[in-house]
Amino acid sequence: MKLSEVTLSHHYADLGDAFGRQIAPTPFAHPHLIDINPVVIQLLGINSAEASNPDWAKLGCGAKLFNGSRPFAMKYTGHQFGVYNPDLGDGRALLLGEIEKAGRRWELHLKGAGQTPYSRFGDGRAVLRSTIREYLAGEALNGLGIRSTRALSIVGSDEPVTREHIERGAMLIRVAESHVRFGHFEYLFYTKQLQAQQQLIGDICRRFLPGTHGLSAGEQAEAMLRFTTQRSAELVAGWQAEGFAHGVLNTDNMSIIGDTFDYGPYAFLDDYDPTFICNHSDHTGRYAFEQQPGVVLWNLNALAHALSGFVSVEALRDCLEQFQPQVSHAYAERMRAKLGLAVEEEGDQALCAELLQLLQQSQADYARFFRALAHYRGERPAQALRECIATAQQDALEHWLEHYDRRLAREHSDFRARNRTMLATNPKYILRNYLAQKVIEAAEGGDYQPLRTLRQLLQTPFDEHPQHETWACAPPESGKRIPLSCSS
Ligand SMILES: Nc1ncnc2c1ncn2[C@@H]1O[C@H](COP(=O)(O)OP(=O)(O)OP(=O)(O)O)[C@@H](O)[C@H]1O
Repeated sequence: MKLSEVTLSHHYADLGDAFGRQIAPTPFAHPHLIDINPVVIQLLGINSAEASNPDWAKLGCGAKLFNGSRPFAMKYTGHQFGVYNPDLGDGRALLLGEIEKAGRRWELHLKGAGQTPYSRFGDGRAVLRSTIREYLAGEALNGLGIRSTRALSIVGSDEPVTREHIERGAMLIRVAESHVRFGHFEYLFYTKQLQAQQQLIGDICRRFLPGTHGLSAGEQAEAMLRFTTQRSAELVAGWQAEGFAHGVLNTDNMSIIGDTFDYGPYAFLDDYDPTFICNHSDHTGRYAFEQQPGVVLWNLNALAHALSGFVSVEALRDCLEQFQPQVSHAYAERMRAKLGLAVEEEGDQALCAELLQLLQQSQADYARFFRALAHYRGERPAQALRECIATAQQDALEHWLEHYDRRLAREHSDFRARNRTMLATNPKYILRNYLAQKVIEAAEGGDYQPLRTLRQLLQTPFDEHPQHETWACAPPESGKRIPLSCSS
C-alpha cells in the first residue's frame, strides 16, 4: 500500500463521549523526520519504498492527517505509586485511528501532539530525549520477544520545551493493537459508568477474545480479566528474565493486552542487582526490579476491583490466584532457554537461583554472562566465564559449573545445537542506558545515524554485527546507573 492509500478507521472514537474527546493536534511549525521504522512500516502493510516519502515529517507531527484520521484524546485514570489519581487521560497524545493488516488492527497514537482536555498543567509536548528512549525501548523489547508497543516514526522540531532544562520538542507515532489501559476500566468504575464499562469490555472481547461472543457481561468481564492476567504474567516473566526494569508501574501504564507500555525512566540491568531502582523519584523502591511481579499483581487487583460490578469476588480471586503460577511457569521457561536446557527437570529452579545469587554477589554483567555461557563447552579453566565473575566468587563459579555440567550431561543435544539456540536466546545487543544516552546526545547535536544504527541492532539483538562490536560492550563505570527522572 502506498502512503497516500492509507485510510484509518477509528472504532474507539465511535464508542462515544464517555471515552474521551475528539481534538485536533497542535503540529510543529518546522518538523523534520528523525527516523522512520522500516519494520513497523511493513507491519502496517505500507510499501517499504514509502519510507522516503517526504510526507512523513508532516504526518508524524499532525501537520497533515492520514485519510480517515479522527484524533481522539482517551480518558482514563489510575493508581500512581499506589494512590488513585482521577485526573489522568491522554494529556499529550491522540489516538489517530487504526490500520488493519492481515487480520490485525494496529492503532496509531501520536504522542507529544499538544494540549488536550486532560493536560492539566502540562504543555502537551514530549521532548526528543524521552521520545528516543521510548522508540528504542519498543524495538528492544520486541527484539527480545517481549510484548511491547512500538513506534512508527520520530519527528523533531526546533520548538523549545521546558523541562529540567530547555529541550526540543519531538513527536512519536506509537503503534499497538490496543491503547486501553487498566486505568480506562478504573475511570468508568469510579465514576459509576457501568454501562460504558460494559461497552469497553465488549469491545476488548470482540477484538481479542472472539470466543466470548454471545456471553453475558459478567462472563466477558471475567474472561477479559483472565486474559489480561495471563498476558501480564508472561510480560513480567519476560522482564525478569531479560533484566528489564520498567520504573513506573502505575495502573495507567498497564496495558489491557499485556504490552509493555509507557517508557519513562526504564533501564535494562547492567550488573545483576535485583534491588535496582531505575526511577530516582521512587524513594521507597516500590518499582524496584525484584518488586515487579508483586506490583503487577497489585495492579491486577486494582483492575479486578474495577470489574467488581460484573464479576463476583470469588471469580475475581480465582483469576488473580492464577497469576503467581503463570509467572513462575513463564519465567522458568525463559530461564531454561537462557541456560540452554531443552528438557525440564525438577532441580532447574535451584540451578537458576544458585546462578542468580552468584551473579548478584559478583556484580556480574547479566547479559554478558549469559552470552558467554552460550560458548561454554565444559572447558577448564572456563576463561570467558571467569572474566565475568569477581575474584572472590571464582570458587562459587566453579561449584556452579560443576552443577551445570552434570545437568547438561542429561540433555540430549550436543554443544553445537545448544550453542546455536543459546545465541538465539541471549542477546548480544542490549539497550543499556549509557547507549541510549550516547544516541540522544548525538541526536541533540543533529546526528541521527547512531539512533538508526542502534535501532537496527536492537531489532536483531542476537545476530553478530562485527562492524558494530562496540555497541555490545558492557558500560564503563561512568556509564552505569545514569539516574533518570520521570520528567519527559
Ligand atoms: N507534558 C505533558 N503535558 C500534558 N500532559 C502530560 C504531560 N506529561 C504527562 N502528561 C499526562 O500526565 C499523566 C501521566 O503521564 P505519564 O508520563 O504516565 O504518561 P505519558 O508518558 O504522557 O503517556 P503514555 O502513558 O501515553 O505513554 C498522563 O495523563 C499524561 O497524559
